[in-house]
Amino acid sequence: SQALHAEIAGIKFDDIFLNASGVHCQTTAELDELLATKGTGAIITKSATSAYRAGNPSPRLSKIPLGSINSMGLPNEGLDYYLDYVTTKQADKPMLLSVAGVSYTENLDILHKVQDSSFMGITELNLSCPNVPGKPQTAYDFETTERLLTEVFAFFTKPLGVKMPPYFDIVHFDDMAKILNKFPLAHVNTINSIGNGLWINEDTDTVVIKPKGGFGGIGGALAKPTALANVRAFRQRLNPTIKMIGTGGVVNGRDVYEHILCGADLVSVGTQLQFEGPSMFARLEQELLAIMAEKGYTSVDDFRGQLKIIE
Ligand SMILES: O=C1NC(=O)NC(C(=O)O)N1
Repeated sequence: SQALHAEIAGIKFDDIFLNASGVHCQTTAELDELLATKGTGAIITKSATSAYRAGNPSPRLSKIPLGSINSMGLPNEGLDYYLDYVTTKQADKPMLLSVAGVSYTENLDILHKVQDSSFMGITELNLSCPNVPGKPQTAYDFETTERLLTEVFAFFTKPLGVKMPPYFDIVHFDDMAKILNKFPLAHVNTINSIGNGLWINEDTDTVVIKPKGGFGGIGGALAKPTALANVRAFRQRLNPTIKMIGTGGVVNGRDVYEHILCGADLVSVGTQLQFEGPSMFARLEQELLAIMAEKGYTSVDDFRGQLKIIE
């Protein structure tokens, strides 16, 4: 709809909603369902590694009060599976291909393959998976992130965005934004789950997921304050040519509205989609449009980034 539109890397989106990578997007059946879902302006694949990965042992995802905890461990069908999908379906709806090498060189290998493929959509480099045992979240290593993006942009000429972990320090916002502003990024997607949280089952005094002794990424309503802060902080610091995908804590239309107030161009939903299913998108759209009507806004352009502070 005209009211809920956006543009990234010259690609026009008729709706601002998409799934958060990892949720409802591991198989072609799941992706096809999202593709057909009213309210999705785009869809994104599960982060692809070069080859198929089984991921961490189950239970590896749990619903918790006000959110979720997961340590999936990048289970996915492998790059070729998703490249085939996005390449064949890219005419139906804007596609985002998420990629996540589990090593520095794997990230480069994957992006060379994407560069040489016939995929013309947006590639999103996931620099923030917290759940591969023994592997740090790349984007918490500022020097490595800058070095990697420098090497990537030496050969990658297609639209590229990055999926970032949450930061919790103003100087980190400043320093990472300075790095990201050096590159012709299509977008920054923030936040990934809040890494390495812990939840305890009160009946059994036991953790609720198996991998890593129960440590996993936190998503859902619990993550909203951190998500909004990261969208706002990067929007304030990044070149306007770098668009924002807001992710984290979206449960209802008001949460979507707040992400847009903080500067989001697109809004992606993970935890709530996981538990409500794709019909959620029509609900979010209806709730957001109702809020906009109440405030006299006819387009997201009327209020994007217009969060007010107390002077
Ligand atoms: O980037 C990721 N974020 C998460 O919260 N979980 C997945 C995963 O573990 O595969 N990856």
